[in-house]
Amino acid sequence: MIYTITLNPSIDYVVPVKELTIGKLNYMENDLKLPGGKGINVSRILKEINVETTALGFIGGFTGDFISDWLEKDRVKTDFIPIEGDTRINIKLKSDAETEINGQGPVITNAEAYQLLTQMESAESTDTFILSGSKPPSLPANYYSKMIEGITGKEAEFVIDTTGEALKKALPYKPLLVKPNQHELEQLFNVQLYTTEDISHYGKKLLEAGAKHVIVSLAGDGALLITKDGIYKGINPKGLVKNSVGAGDSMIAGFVGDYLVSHDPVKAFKMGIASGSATAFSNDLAKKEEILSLLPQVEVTSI
Ligand SMILES: Nc1ncnc2c1ncn2[C@@H]1O[C@H](COP(=O)(O)OP(=O)(O)O)[C@@H](O)[C@H]1O
Ligand SMILES: O=P(O)(O)OC[C@H]1O[C@](O)(COP(=O)(O)O)[C@@H](O)[C@@H]1O
Repeated sequence: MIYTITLNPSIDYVVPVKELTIGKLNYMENDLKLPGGKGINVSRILKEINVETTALGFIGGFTGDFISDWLEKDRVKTDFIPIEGDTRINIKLKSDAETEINGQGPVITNAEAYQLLTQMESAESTDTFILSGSKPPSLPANYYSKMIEGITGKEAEFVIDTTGEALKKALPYKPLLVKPNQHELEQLFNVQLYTTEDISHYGKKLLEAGAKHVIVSLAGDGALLITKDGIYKGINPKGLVKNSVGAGDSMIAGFVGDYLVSHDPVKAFKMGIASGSATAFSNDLAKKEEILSLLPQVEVTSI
């Protein structure tokens, strides 16, 4: 079974404003409320491409009910830990540029935190866990490490999509995939990266530190895949960008969904790019038809 874990789910409140004027009254053209949080997005895309998952994580309040109801309607399996606090609402402001205002997330009590950790005890060696997104500040700094110890202790695979120390500490446990974007890679090594060579140099460090596959996603500029066998540059298909929120999560879903069947990282990378771009070209996350129609346009070359 594939499990996604979202420690900090969100409602993504997508707000298009034609000409935004700070300090004045602005009107929305329309609005869109979507279930969000990185692991939840991964589960939604995997369901779309016919891969079953169970979404785990913390969920609470009326905002949490919105997410649970949506996932139930889409027949995405969930086994969330109910919490006392309200799941956050993240604002995605679409004007000339895309501006994101993400919440910190609710307080998670010690008892709630413990319950999620105990779920890892039933992990099996055939399972894959996809750990995605930020951690609400009330969880201890080593919370991701504790989960990873639980998962790898049962010899299950894991993917991790988070930032900073939590990502660094996960690498020796040999994640199947890590997928920083360029900004996250720069933050991780405290550097500025300008060229493909620079990016692949630092991407390779993640492989050397233990990751089995590294994708560095470059938004409109495609992505790099770094494996023990080589480095590959992926070029996006062409299309009109509507809402790139969730593009990174879609890329992870596309890669993992394909890789777990094909064991071919280059083929899986193409599926990752098609899924990421299909989401960028959609208002909500991508639909299967859009992903499959973009797939033949994805170009990958060994560099
Ligand atoms: N503007 C875009 N046009 C085409 N594809 C895109 C665009 N933005 C994202 N994608 C696709 O989705 C992938 C992940 O997007 P990216 O923005 O890099 O991740 P994240 O959301 O994690 O920051 C990219 O590598 C690319 O393949
Ligand atoms: O957990 P974080 O890092 O705060 O990010 C949460 C946000 O990321 C998203 O999962 C989108 O992520 P990506 O655009 O990186 O795929 C949103 O749904 C959510 O609002």
